[in-house]
Amino acid sequence: MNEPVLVLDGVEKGYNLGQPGEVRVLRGASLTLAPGEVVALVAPSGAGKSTLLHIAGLLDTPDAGTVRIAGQDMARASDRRRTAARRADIGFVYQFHHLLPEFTAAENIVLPQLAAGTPRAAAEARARDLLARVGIAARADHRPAALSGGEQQRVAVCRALANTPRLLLADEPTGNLDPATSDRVFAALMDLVRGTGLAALIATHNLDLAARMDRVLHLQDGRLG
Ligand SMILES: Nc1ncnc2c1ncn2[C@@H]1O[C@H](COP(=O)(O)OP(=O)(O)OP(=O)(O)O)[C@@H](O)[C@H]1O
Repeated sequence: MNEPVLVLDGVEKGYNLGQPGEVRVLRGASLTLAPGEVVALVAPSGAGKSTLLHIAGLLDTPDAGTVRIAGQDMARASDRRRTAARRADIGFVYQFHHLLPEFTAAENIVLPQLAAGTPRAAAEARARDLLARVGIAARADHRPAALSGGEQQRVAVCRALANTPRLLLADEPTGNLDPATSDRVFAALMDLVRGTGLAALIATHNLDLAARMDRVLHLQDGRLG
């Protein structure tokens, strides 16, 4: 059964509705993401890309419309169910790595696995395997401050995949890197995504990177097309 990993249907979201300064950001945004599909989300600044990713990632709720993760309707589910689904099914990568500075690269990937109940030895083996797959096995025991920007971002990608999610959501994952580094980090991310068969929605301003994904969706006037 090839059930979609993520379905957004008619999603609406606004801020300060009915007040001065009302902004209607999403106005019926819809998308379907199949298992293994990697889709670029391209939008002008302020068009609502982060809003859309937060709703897809169950960090925020829509005013109207449906959000289905792996067949389950989550838009109006309890906070507890949404949190459980987010932990089990969704990995996030942001523009800035948000790694914990006092822990090493490997520990940053181990911690979310321990929180999910994985035994320490298995979590450490997985962390080292992920780091090797993105080409930075030798940096496993360094803290983030000792890593380059591209290395930090590769660790952040490994952390997002630590608990084997079905869906990866990335908000400008290479937006903070120079073009050559951005290219290398993107290639590592794609290798990892392709190797695990998970679905990904990756926001980017970089049209060359967007063209390397399976499909490009543009967010414009609150809709996707
Ligand atoms: N909490 C909020 N309250 C009021 N307005 C908000 C809030 N969050 C976002 N907005 C507005 O909603 C619109 C979309 O914001 P969002 O952060 O989703 O855009 P974006 O496409 O991710 O932008 P960028 O690429 O610049 O990060 C913007 O006009 C923003 O000012």
